[in-house]
Amino acid sequence: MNEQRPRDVVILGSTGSIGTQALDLVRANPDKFRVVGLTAGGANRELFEAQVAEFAPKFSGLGEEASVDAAAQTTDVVLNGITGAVGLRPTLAALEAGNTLALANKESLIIGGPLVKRVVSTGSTSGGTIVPVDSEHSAIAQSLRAGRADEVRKLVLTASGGPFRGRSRDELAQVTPAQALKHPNFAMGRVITTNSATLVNKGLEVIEAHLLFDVPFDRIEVVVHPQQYIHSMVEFTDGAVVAQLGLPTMLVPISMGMAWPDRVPDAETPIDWTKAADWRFEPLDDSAFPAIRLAREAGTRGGTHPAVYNAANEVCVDAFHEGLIPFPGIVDTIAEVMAAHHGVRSESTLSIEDVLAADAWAREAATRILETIK
Ligand SMILES: NC(=O)C1=CN([C@@H]2O[C@H](COP(=O)(O)OP(=O)(O)OC[C@H]3O[C@@H](n4cnc5c(N)ncnc54)[C@H](OP(=O)(O)O)[C@@H]3O)[C@@H](O)[C@H]2O)C=CC1
Ligand SMILES: CC(=O)[C@@H](O)[C@H](O)COP(=O)(O)O
Ligand SMILES: [Mn+2]
Repeated sequence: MNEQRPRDVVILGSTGSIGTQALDLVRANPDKFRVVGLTAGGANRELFEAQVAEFAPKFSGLGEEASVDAAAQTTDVVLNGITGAVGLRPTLAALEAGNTLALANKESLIIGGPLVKRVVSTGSTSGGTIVPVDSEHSAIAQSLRAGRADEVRKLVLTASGGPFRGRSRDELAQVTPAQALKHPNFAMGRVITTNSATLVNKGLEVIEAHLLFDVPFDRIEVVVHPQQYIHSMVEFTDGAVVAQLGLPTMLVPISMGMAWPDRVPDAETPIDWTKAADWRFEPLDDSAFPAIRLAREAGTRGGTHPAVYNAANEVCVDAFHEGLIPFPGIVDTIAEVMAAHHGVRSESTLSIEDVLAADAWAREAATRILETIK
């Protein structure tokens, strides 16, 4: 990191879980970071106005267009902490402007995979670079520093298993939205917390890992590790496994996202190794939680299929919280929408219009299916 001046940071989604934690890190490290842009969705205007008054960014605004404009400013880092598919255009704008993109908004990479990768710098082509903020992918990026790309045998993502770990499919039919929002370790926004409960979040993260690290799907594993002290791991060809560990918080991933390749001293309290602790590992239960298998299918089919998986999920998460469908109805509906999709598959010709059209189609298809199960 340039030690002469703080890094200029644009924060998209500043009022959310990621955004507010990023601002805490800025407050704690004024010598390292300066806020030059803030955007949010408008649901929490009071907080947004207080943030603008406190940080006095050069650029601030509400909504998707303001986020696209903010991301397109030439700056040191754009942190995309928006939730959902609406983060796609800001992600593309940040990379097209040649900015470093600290990416929490996994949905944009997942739904726009080939489009996003087209505007990432390869050294010989221009564009920005992506630094993963999702905790598992930050852990993998950190672990990859231990070896060469051709020495990687597999990536292993850890999963908490969510609040319903160990329940059968029948038992899942009875769970409530309030129970789904009780993540065992992290305080996060409503969508990602629900996705952790269905394991859709882990499904999205398998696709995200494939796109970020160019590792094929059959070499990306998931293991349930309820304590989430191990944030994820890389197995190398000699059998060595390198993992990144820490308390289950986002302070290291967000601070590294903004400071990469540097670390921010004292960003997080380290694990206390003087205290006894048991860390558990379990295999996935695919019959109760089929979301990861479906995501692998969407990712393997490619093209617009990941956008369809994500859009159907976003509609179903809302429907579940409105009390319109039971919990297993979320993933059942995603499966039904995916089965009906015959979209663009060619990665090289995929356009943003294709992705947005598939997203809109999947939202309509999911809504129609939900009408039948109300
Ligand atoms: N929270 C976490 O620990 C983690 C989050 N992530 C990912 O990070 C992203 C954000 O998650 P999280 O912070 O939990 O979500 P939150 O729901 O807490 O926050 C979402 C933010 O996005 C803003 N927003 C919503 N719609 C728009 C829009 N149209 N234009 C601009 N801003 C908008 C919201 O503003 P407002 O509410 O004011 O309208 C809010 O600031 C997600 O993609 C999630 O998967 C990944 C790993 C961990
Ligand atoms: C903190 C973070 O990165 C989240 O994506 C978190 O990992 C959710 O955990 P699970 O999806 O494993 O419950
Ligand atoms: Mn994660």
